[in-house]
Amino acid sequence: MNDPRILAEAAGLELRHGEHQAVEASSFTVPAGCVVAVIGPNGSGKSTLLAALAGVLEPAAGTVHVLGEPAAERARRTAFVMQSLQFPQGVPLTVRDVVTMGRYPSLGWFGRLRAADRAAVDAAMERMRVTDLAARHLDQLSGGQRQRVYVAQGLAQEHDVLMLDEPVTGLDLVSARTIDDLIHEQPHEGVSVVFTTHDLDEAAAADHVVLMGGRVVASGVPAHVLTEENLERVYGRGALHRPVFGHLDDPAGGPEHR
Ligand SMILES: Nc1ncnc2c1ncn2[C@@H]1O[C@H](COP(=O)(O)OP(=O)(O)OP(=O)(O)O)[C@@H](O)[C@H]1O
Repeated sequence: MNDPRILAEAAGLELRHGEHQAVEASSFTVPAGCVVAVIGPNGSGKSTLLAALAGVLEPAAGTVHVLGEPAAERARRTAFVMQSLQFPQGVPLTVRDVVTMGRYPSLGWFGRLRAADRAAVDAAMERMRVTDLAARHLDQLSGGQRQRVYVAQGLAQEHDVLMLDEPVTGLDLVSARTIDDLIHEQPHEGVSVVFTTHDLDEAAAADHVVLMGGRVVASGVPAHVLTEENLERVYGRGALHRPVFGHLDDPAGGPEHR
């Protein structure tokens, strides 16, 4: 099961939070080396699925492999950027402290930062445009700035997979653009990207889409997944003003495919 073209492969995957079944038995594959969007209504299991792919939530049943290994066993090389709301507020950490935490999984003996670690932290802060904020405390930042810091933390980690949970939700144009550019640049640097979103256009611009509705309802290229029929199945009839792709053979009218 080690096909370099496959990023993730799940078989009969079931996910629970305690007694609550969040994702029913799902089997799917997603390709490596590209951008994968996970979309679906509130509570449809997007964050739960991402946590399983990132190796931080054990399957209740079935299996999930990432780049040929059980997801949990290769979590050290998967950068996972959670929703900012899930981070504790009021912790007296600077921006640099938070981004530096991204290096912790790869620190050597005694956990001392080496020049390469500092360089990775500097590069990640620069790329997410938070260098000017390095000495600020986390709770002195706007929501968009904080989100860029969390993404920088993921970026600082040695990684070949980047997973982001709703990375651009609620952000202004500049912050959203910075993160969106990163998402689409990472595959050119050998990094596979998986992110969750509520935005149909964002999903349509990905290379592969996983549609959630309490389980994986569809998985494939955007034109095959974001159809009126599929979207009605998970969002309900008439809930959306328009499908992104009208018919399988007629993707015209959707946004440009990158
Ligand atoms: N820690 C938890 N304990 C119990 N149930 C949970 C927990 N986290 C999520 N759930 C439940 O699991 C289901 C899937 O939640 P999940 O957060 O994965 O959905 P989502 O699609 O990411 O939603 P949203 O778009 O609102 O972020 C929901 O029914 C939710 O209530």
